Amino acid sequence: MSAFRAQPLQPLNSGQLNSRGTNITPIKTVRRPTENLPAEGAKQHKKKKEKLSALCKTPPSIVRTRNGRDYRRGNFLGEGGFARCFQMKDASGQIYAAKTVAKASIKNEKTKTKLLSEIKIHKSLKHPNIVNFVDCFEDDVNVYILLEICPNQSLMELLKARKRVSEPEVRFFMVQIVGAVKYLHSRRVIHRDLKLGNIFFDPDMNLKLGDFGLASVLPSTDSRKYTICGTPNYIAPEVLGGKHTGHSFEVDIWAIGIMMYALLVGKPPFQAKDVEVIYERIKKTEYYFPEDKPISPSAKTLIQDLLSLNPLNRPTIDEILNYEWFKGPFPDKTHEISLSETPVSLEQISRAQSSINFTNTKTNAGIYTPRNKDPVEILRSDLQSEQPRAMLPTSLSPNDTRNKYQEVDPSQMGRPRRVNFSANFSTAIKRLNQVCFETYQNMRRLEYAGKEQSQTQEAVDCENPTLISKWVDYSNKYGFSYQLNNDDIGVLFNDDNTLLKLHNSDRFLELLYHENEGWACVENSTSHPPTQAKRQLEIVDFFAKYMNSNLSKVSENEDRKEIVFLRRYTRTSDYIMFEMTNGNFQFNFKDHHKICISKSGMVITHISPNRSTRTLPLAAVLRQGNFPQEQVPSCLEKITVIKEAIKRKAFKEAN
Ligand SMILES: Nc1ncnc2c1ncn2[C@@H]1O[C@H](COP(=O)(O)OP(=O)(O)OP(=O)(O)O)[C@@H](O)[C@H]1O
Repeated sequence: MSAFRAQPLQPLNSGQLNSRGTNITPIKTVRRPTENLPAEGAKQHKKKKEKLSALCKTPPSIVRTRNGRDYRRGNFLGEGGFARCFQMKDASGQIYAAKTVAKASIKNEKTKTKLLSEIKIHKSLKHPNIVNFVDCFEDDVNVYILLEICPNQSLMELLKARKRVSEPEVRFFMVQIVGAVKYLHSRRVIHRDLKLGNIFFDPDMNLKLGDFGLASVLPSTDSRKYTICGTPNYIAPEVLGGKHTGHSFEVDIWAIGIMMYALLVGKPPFQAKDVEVIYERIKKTEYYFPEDKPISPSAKTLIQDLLSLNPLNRPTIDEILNYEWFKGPFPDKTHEISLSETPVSLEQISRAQSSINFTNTKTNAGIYTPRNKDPVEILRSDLQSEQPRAMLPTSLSPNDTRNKYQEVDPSQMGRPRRVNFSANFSTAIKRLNQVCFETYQNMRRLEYAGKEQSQTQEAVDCENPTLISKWVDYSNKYGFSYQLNNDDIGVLFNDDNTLLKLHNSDRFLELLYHENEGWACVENSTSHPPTQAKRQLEIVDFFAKYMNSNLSKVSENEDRKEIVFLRRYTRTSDYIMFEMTNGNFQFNFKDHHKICISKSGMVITHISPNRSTRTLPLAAVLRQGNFPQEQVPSCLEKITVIKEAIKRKAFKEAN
């Protein structure tokens, strides 16, 4: 069979992402009907002809992408209301799941917008408990979303096979689910279709949340959505209020409550044959705990709170794991036997062991627990065990650096009020590259001028720039933290946002990236931080404590002359390069000498290993071949390395 030529999808424009907000889409009574257990209830909605996935034909045996990559189609994996999923193997033998959507099923604008939104949101996510998005392409008949393969099916199949699941197992599941949802909410993403059938097992039996077909990014934490959507058994009461009430992150908390109940009791709490009856029960939170399926009182308490009618009475995602129920027996992992039967002796796991397992599971799910342990201890042991400085890749891939990128307008940064920037991501990258270009051009000009003039000129000292005096690369977990020589402390978080805590002030600045609005800088007080920022502030304090007690400064303190953020960093085997929002470039070399290029390439600063700092016109240093008095080893070579590194950034593609 001839291979189809697949092409990359058209890029989304930002307006498409939230367009669903004003449309009322019908409640999805046909999605994964088996979620509405038991079977009689499901049959009512099982109208085969309505399933768009039925339009999806088996893909060709070889799918070839435009950039010449071949994927060999393998077995059929499963089917939802919208897509069919097949195994795909690449040339190296790596197997993926290809969620395949027939183009015939995306004829109308709404379906197209939904698919593009799913792709855009899913692509932006990276978390150990979220199905990894690998690639996306299309051929004449299908759109393929290439995903990490989850060969052990979903929680729905597990429940079907097991009928009920034990409390220790559900505790473990809950932590992984909470980790994934916490990550989504921190990025202002609401999943809106959390259900057992959308939570898969990877080869190691870790849970992976998938299907972002109904996910939505909220423009701000206090905005609301009005589209009625979801899967009947999991819909929160405020969603049924539709246009009038609106809904937000709490719908996911509700769905977590439904899943917890379903796993422990064996069926969802509002289960009925008729969907209308389900909705009536949901609106009145009419459910009960069957006596013949006993569950612990602390489990009931958590379920009751999660299923609070008033969304504001539900625990936040950060509060769920503080419930008493999580103090019960906690396994070290999910074992494969769980797919078919209850593992023995889970109830016998000791308190001490359970506590260790709970903490480890939280850590693996990206959940930071400062109250459980001294943060400095956690960080120290993590850094020691992972040896990140030695073990991190010698250079960051373009993607890595791109993700670390932040863009602001430096002239606006000092204003003590909310400022919005309207730059999209690629414009922002271009702007950053423009700064590199100007600096590179000036350095090159000075270099030529220096070669032509033989006499030496007097070196006049200039003002020292703002420098990074300490840093911790913890981007494998939280982000990159740094302390400036004005004592401000910042963290460039892995979710692309930055928080800068100003020293000798109770103010802090958040640099947030938003899909539609571009970059925004928000100033707040540490005494009344917005809820979303609380956690990040804790992490900044966590780093601050670590850096203060473990790292020595590379330069002496300076008063704050301006507000400066780190906007991008690059690590190689020879140096780490910092690009700051004021256009400065700092290079920390392996031999502990640091050089900063500022004023668009006109000024150079040397910080010696013993912290003595000198700032001179670059022209003077180039003409003399080095700094006077305190000589920099291989000074001109270092300047060339810097110039070349800045040049590479200047000519880098914006996307
Ligand atoms: N990463 C994966 N690994 C293995 N199988 C998968 C994966 N993702 C999806 N599947 C299989 O494909 C089926 C359909 O996927 P998915 O639920 O994402 O599609 P959908 O049509 O959007 O579903 P829904 O009807 O819930 O909207 C799943 O039920 C599952 O059997």
